[in-house]
Amino acid sequence: MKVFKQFTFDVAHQLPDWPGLHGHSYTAEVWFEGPATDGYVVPESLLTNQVEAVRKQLDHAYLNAFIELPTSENIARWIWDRLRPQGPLIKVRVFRGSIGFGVEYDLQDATAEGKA
Ligand SMILES: Nc1nc2c(c(=O)[nH]1)N=C([C@H](O)[C@H](O)COP(=O)(O)OP(=O)(O)OP(=O)(O)O)CN2
Ligand SMILES: [Zn+2]
Repeated sequence: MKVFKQFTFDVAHQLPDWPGLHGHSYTAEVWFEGPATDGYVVPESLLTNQVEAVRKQLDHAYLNAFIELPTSENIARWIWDRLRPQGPLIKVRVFRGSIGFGVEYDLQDATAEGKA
C-alpha cells in the first residue's frame, strides 16, 4: 500500500536560461510504500514531521544557495536525498505554480543514479 504527503513552498531562484532573480510557488508530493501489516505504511505524524523539516528548508529560500541548478527536476532530487534515508520512499513529485507542469522522480530514477 502507498501513502503520500503533499506540501507547498515558495522560493526564489535563478536559472541559466531565466537568469533574473524570480520566485515560484511549488507543490510537492512524497510517496511511501510498505506492507502496512500493523495498519500503517508510515505513521502520518512521523511523515508530517519529516516532511515539515524538509519544507522549512525550502520555503522562502534562495535555492541556488544549496541546489546547484534549481530546476523542478533537481528540487525533486534534493527532496529525495533528504527523505529516502528516513523511510520507504518511492516517489517525489514537484509541480510548479498552477500551470500543470510537474516532474516525478521515482525508485527507478534513483536506482539508475545509484541513490535507491
Ligand atoms: N523542465 C523544466 N523546465 C523549466 C523549469 C524547470 O524547473 N524544469 N523551470 C523554468 C523556470 O523556473 C522559469 O522561471 C519558468 O518561467 P515561466 O515559464 O516564465 O513561468 P512563470 O515565471 O510564469 O512562473 P510560474 O511558476 O509558472 O507561475 C523554466 N523551464
Ligand atoms: Zn524559475
